[in-house]
Amino acid sequence: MKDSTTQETAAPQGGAPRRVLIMTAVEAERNAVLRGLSRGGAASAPARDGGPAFDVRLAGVGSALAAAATAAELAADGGYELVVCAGIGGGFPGRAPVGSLVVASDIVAADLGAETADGFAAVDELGFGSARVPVTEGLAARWTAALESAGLPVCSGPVLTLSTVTGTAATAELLAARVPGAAAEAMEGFGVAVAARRLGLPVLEIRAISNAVGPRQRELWKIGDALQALELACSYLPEVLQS
Ligand SMILES: O=C(O)c1cccc(C(=O)CC[C@H]2O[C@@H](n3cnc4c(=O)[nH]cnc43)[C@H](O)[C@@H]2O)c1
Repeated sequence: MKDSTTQETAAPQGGAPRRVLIMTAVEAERNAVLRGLSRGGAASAPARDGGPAFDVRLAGVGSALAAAATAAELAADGGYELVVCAGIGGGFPGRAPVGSLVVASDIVAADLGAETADGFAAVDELGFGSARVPVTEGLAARWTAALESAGLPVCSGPVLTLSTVTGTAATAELLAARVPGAAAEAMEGFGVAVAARRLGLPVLEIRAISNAVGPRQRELWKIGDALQALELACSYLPEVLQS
């Protein structure tokens, strides 16, 4: 699947982004991100000491709300140079255990397409655009490396955006086969990414894993642990974006 959205515009002179918009689905995630950025010495606008300034805004749950909210934020303030989708998510068994982190290598709308007699056909195959948005590889690699160096459990791989939280082992297997290397699933990344790319802005997604993708066991979701992991991951972002 090839990305068919607008060509990415790098930060000025290819340098560090000076203004960063971070979108989360819910307030608890927003608070975790804010705590992390504060631990990492980040500033909210205006930027200090040449480091980036961050705004953390609510997207709501789901891709449509996330796209609308991100587009509205970007329309209200033309100064952003990087957009990040951050939150908790489900981890694919064997790829991302509960409590670990996934930095997206690609953001994939995994249910955007058609069911056919031969199986699922993505919009790419149908000729209606793309269900995949690539992230800014260099930044994603730097964030992953910083988290690895800090001894945090982290992997890089496709993060799937879905409208329905997976609730069976059969669906988990189907999705893992549909998107090779799938590491995590959540509900907002593609919406945030499409809004950002429409304006030529680079995009990243990070998910802290609260639950396994598979049979629904909501009582086992480790949301507190995932929010702590998200906070820690975001504490490295100011440094990563300056390096
Ligand atoms: O109840 C809470 O305290 C609480 C705190 C933070 C977040 C939540 C959510 O339920 C957020 C929903 C959000 O989580 C993502 N998510 C998490 N696991 C999965 C999954 O297995 N499949 C899809 N999405 C998942 C998703 O992005 C939702 O927006 C509750």
